[in-house]
Amino acid sequence: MAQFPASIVLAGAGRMGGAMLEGWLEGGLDPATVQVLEPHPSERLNALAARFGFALNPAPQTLRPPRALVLGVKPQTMAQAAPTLAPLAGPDGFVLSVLAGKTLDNLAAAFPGAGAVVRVMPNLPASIRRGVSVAVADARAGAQARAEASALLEAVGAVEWVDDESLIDAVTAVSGSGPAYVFHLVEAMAEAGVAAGLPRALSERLARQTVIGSGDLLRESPESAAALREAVTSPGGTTFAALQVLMREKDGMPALFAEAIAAAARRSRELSG
Ligand SMILES: NC(=O)c1ccc[n+]([C@@H]2O[C@H](COP(=O)([O-])OP(=O)(O)OC[C@H]3O[C@@H](n4cnc5c(N)ncnc54)[C@H](O)[C@@H]3O)[C@@H](O)[C@H]2O)c1
Ligand code: PRO
Repeated sequence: MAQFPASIVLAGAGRMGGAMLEGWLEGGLDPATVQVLEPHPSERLNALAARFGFALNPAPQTLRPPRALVLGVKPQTMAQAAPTLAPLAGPDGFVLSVLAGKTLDNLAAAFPGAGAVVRVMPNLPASIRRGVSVAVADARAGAQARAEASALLEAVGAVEWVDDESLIDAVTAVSGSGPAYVFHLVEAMAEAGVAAGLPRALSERLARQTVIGSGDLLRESPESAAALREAVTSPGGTTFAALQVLMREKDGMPALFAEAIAAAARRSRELSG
């Protein structure tokens, strides 16, 4: 059984915070150990609260510093939210943040009472417990805090720890934002199929199912992505013709991705402070 923190306050249960909460509860977290602060609860969050019976927006006077204060607000909201939340960060607990761009130093300054700080970049497949999270902790985080943070993250997918915090901007650009690139690929393929003469509904189904099937194949096959690509590509065939465009040095996918990922990493750095 996962070694969840003994008590949790989740501040911000929107798309990501809500996904994580759902994963914890599905993964066996005792609902009595979690309190959720969310000024605009979604229908899904209300339904989850009704199903599991955790405290949603309890009276402020009932709140005590928990073992884990999990931050799921937007980076742009942190300055406004932190003064209210800071008293909940006590010396016996740790703050776990999923906020893009907010550094360990930013978090330690905003939550000066915290015993330790863990910065995480998860991704949206966490909502079906197939996410991937990358975590970095400050020097004060001991083995117990790291194990408890791992349990919270493993409940929603795979977990990687890094020691070098500067990697998190690139992590954010690759895996944090990455699902959006894949969804955009589906949109672009469907649109191109329509331009090539397919009825829109059929083109959308084909693009979507192609990404789903290819993702499943990636999961189940021991082959690398490059080997799987080669398996689709007959010499001088149709895929080869398409890849000659997509792999063009100047304006193909590698060049576009390099530019897009650099832009996302730059934005992550800008969000610090
Ligand atoms: N969505 C993603 O794919 C993704 C991936 C990785 C990291 N993140 C990070 O997760 C965080 C949340 O993103 P999201 O997409 O879930 O946004 P979201 O808008 O769905 O969720 C943020 C929630 O915070 C709530 N909130 C605002 N002020 C609050 C306060 N003072 N106290 C408590 N809750 C408050 C809002 O009502 C909202 O429900 C961001 O910092 C983002 O960088 C998101
Ligand atoms: N969503 C957040 C953003 O776009 C962080 C990664 C995914 O800023």
